[in-house]
Amino acid sequence: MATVSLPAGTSSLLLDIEGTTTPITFVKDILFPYIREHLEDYLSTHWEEDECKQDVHLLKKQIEEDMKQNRSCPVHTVDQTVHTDEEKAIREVVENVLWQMAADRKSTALKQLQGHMWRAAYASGRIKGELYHDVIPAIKRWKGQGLKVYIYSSGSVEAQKLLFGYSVEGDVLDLFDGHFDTTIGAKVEAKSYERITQRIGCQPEEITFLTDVTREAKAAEEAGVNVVVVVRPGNMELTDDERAHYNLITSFNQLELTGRD
Ligand SMILES: CSCCC(=O)C(=O)COP(=O)(O)O
Ligand SMILES: [Mg+2]
Repeated sequence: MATVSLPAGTSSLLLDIEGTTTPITFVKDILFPYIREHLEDYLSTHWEEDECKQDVHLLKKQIEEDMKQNRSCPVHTVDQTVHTDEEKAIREVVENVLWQMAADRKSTALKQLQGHMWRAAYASGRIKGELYHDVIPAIKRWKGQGLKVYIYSSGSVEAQKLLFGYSVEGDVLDLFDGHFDTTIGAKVEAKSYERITQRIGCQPEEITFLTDVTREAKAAEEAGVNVVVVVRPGNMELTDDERAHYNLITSFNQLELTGRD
């Protein structure tokens, strides 16, 4: 694949994580199974703590919203091994979280709980954030050229900071100028990119967004943000039209900033 030039006035790069900086397999085969394996224990252990109560509260609000939209989680008959109200409430949360994960939902409620659960796994060294080899050298180069680098992922800001703070290349958090998650809006909505532009404090055309998902690319384009689609092993196949429409890269090394050393 050929090099792709960033527009002359580029001041910021906005990076997606899953499928862009990080293999999809890390999320699907390591991060998500960890949640499925530890969910019930985690909720039982932390149920009375404020942070967990807030996570459960947000999940319940999401369930209400889903019910209004007729997107509710299928209700199963209560398991006979469940005795107390607390056990029953935990089972309901577990069922809802597993259902959301099976559908790869990107709700803020789900992502917030996941971020809190991964904390222990990263801190103990059980999980390290995977990064493609080209990612950190390229970010260092861009920073040296005076660009700002931000993250925008459906994973919560806390989950993002864990991934980069405990990465296979060590703590690389200081390379980033800021983090955005779905609390600013969904990644498939143009409004979210307008809000990010305001928060960064520049014009949309000064930002280039790197993502693997064309629905996200389309939303960013609608907001006037420049877009590059990242093609990594295991990412969703692009249609011929998408291949023709978007600038594509398979490695961050293909991005060129003309007019700066
Ligand atoms: C930040 S790590 C968790 C990844 C995650 O939960 C996710 O949904 C990734 O979505 P992305 O927007 O980075 O493709
Ligand atoms: Mg992605």
